Amino acid sequence: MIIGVLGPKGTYSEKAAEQWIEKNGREGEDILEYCADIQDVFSLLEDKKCEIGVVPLENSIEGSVGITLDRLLENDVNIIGETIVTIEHCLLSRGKKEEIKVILSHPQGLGQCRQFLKNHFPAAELRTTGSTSHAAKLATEFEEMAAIASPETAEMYNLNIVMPNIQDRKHNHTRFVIITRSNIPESVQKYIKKDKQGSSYKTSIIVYLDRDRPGALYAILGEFAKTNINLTRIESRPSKKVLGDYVFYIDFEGNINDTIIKDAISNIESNVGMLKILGSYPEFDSYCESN
Ligand SMILES: O=C(O)C(=O)Cc1ccccc1
Repeated sequence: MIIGVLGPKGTYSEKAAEQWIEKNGREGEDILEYCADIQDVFSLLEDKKCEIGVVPLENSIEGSVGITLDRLLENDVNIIGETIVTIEHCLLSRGKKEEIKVILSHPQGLGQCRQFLKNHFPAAELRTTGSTSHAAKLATEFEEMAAIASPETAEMYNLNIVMPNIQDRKHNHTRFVIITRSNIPESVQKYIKKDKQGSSYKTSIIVYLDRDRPGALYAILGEFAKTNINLTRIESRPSKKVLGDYVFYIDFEGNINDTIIKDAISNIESNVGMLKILGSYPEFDSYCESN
């Protein structure tokens, strides 16, 4: 199976892919296809050049990854899994701390180390890259450059760990989602069917209200409350139509095949402008326990 991840070698997205495949029981040979950025993972999937993509969705320090949310709405994709990766950022360089003038990373990496950067490198130029390992690769070129990336990339790209553990909070976790095309490829089916006796499932949807009116969101949430469906996340994102107009990303416990969930969704659907079901998949915690 071909899996689209952020590249080059050494990204957290690659770690997430390995982690997910390992937990699901490897099915023969998998090939990782390294993409320049998150949009390219979605394009690769759409162009049928991979069967699965692994993209970051949210981080415990920096919050949502906007481009992933946007593409989940606009592309014809299905979420089939999630995995949570522990993030441990280091400052990597060929040079010494005093020499560093430019610091590179994925926007998430820079954001998760914002306070550190302000305290230790107030005059440094900050540059964004498509991924943390892309930053590491670029930092091999000049001693005055440094990258924020994982400790493993230091070894891969022959860089020194100038400062370890530089993120603003000790606990740093990113949730990645495993995506495929809505018309799920044959090779991906076996990963889904094998799931997961005894696992708790989670479902992700996107809702657009169409017109702002009193109690509209309350009515949607009421459908979940009424039948005791537990919401695990709700997030708004601009609809990009006009200022103050939003789409809502909602995650809740349960499987779309359960009657109770089906009924709630159909009640919501009849009261909103648009409802997109992204998919039902085993919740990360529960499938850790059951494996
Ligand atoms: O750039 C990477 O390695 C990614 O996978 C994206 C990312 C960046 C920083 C923290 C978590 C995920």
